[in-house]
Amino acid sequence: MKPTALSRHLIEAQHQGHINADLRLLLEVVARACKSIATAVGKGALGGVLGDAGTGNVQGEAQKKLDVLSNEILLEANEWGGHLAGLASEEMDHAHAIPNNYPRGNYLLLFDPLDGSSNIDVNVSVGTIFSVLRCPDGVTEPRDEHFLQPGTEQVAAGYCVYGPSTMLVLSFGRGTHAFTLDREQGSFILTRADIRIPEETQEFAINMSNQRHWEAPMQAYIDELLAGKTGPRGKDFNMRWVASMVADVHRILTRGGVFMYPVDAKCRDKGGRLRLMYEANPMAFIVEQAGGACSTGRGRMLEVTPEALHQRVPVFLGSKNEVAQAERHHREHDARA
Ligand SMILES: O=P(O)(O)OC[C@H]1O[C@](O)(COP(=O)(O)O)[C@@H](O)[C@@H]1O
Repeated sequence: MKPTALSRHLIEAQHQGHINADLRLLLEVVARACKSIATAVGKGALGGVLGDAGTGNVQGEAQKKLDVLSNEILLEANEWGGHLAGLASEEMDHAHAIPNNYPRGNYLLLFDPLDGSSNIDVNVSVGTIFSVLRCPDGVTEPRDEHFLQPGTEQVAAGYCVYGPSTMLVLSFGRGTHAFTLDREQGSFILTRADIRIPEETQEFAINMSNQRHWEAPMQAYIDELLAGKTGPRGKDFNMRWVASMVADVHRILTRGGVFMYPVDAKCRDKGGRLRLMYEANPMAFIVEQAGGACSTGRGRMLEVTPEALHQRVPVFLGSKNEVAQAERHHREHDARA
């Protein structure tokens, strides 16, 4: 059978009434931008794109040259795409309304142009994460507050992982599907339809160097996992940590697991490490559509009411039953307190 290209997959989805033409074309524009980023990432040192840009973003983080370049690629492609009212990025202080004299549409796009960018210089997988919302009715110049919609309002979300192969993982609310970039043909080909995350797992992902900074329920939960076969869980757990959320989530979509970035003493005043609007929410959408779960530890991620564009949250995502175990520890701790 002829392989299914992303374009055909989206056209079929439109014919089945799952997406409209505008959303289809918007997703095509995002996918095209991801292909350009993949080319830039793939050139590495030969493209002169490694290293620091010498600038900082709104979060006070040093920007890599590829952070800046990826942001420019996504911005330029989507500003002229004709399907957006506005966009927002990890690398930009505030939301950007599409100028009146440009072709415009009714969607809002949020993205982390290059997640895990500390991995670029060591040639480890990085990725782009994106989320699509509807622009509220009557809003012609969307500002930050118009993007502050709970994750349940997302109409599509996805990520592109730039690894040994480039893969686009996408959901518009009808399952989660993965497409691999055929570098010779220049098109994304459907390679995993309707991904399902196993409900049980024996693998967790966390930055263990933060252990001493975690709050009590987190300490108790990880102690349980580390106790292995002779502990309360009665099984051994393996650990993996790429320190690139896209790569860690991609592994979980491939073979299950639980990914965690809890609040710790270092990020407590900020509310967590990862960003709600363009990291946690799109990943939560993708993971839920694949039968997994995503939580703050104290509630469903997609139901968090956003308060700021660059808001941070604690994140627990992956195999359903393991996310439930993490939530149980928080619940029991809070009840005792
Ligand atoms: O270095 P740490 O604390 O392990 O953090 C790694 C986490 O930071 C992130 O890189 C996000 O940060 P950036 O968006 O600044 O790249 C995640 O991809 C990853 O899970």
